Amino acid sequence: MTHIGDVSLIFRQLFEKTSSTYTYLLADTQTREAVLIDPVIETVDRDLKIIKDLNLQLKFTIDTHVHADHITGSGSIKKKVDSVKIVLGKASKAKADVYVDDGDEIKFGHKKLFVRSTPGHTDGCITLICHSAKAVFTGDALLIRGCGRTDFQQGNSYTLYDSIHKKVFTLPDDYLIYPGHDYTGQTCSSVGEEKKLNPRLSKQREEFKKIMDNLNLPYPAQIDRALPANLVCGIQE
Ligand SMILES: N[C@@H](CCC(=O)N[C@@H](CSS)C(=O)NCC(=O)O)C(=O)O
Repeated sequence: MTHIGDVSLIFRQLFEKTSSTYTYLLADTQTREAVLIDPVIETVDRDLKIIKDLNLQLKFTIDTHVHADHITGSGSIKKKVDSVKIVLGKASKAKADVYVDDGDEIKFGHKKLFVRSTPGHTDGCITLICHSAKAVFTGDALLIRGCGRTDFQQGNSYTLYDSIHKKVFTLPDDYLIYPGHDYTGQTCSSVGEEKKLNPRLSKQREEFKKIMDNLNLPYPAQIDRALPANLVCGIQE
């Protein structure tokens, strides 16, 4: 898909298969300025090639949070493209060039991403909204028919429930949800669909907490190397 609801926005949903991570490339067709949401270190060269092929200038990489399951590509990209600024949620308490908080805007060309703070999976999780495309990039806070786990980092099920209900489910039903991961081959959902069909977040708050307390998920395979690396943009000198 090259556009989503906004013909002057270039859009690519890219996949990294080891961690089942989605990276999103967004760019303004006129000015060619671009942002990359949640790049992964293993796929940096692929992403930079697409950016070059499409004649884009990468302005920002944006990490939706400090990832526990893969190493971010942000630091590696900055090493290769010096002008790039790394963006992270202010509450993340990790290295970045630009810290954003609830209500901030990230501008690239004539396009804007609106930042909403959506803690609960981690303290620093942010959700990015592109109103012109009716698209929402939820990172790990909201997944398709799921949500981010709350059993490590600063995870808190009540906080996550409130974040999603107040900051995402209040958006129009036809806004598209683009998550940070999918483990089942799904690519996209919508606010209306998740409000109705998400088996965790469609429940009441206490039931949600019980579900999250009983997920019993194994720790991510790369957690021991990913967490320390991601505190310094994925680059450990
Ligand atoms: N098996 C994967 C890790 C899967 C996992 O724990 N995913 C996280 C997001 S990355 S920290 C999550 O929140 N999952 C929620 C769920 O319901 O699956 C690996 O080893 O990397």
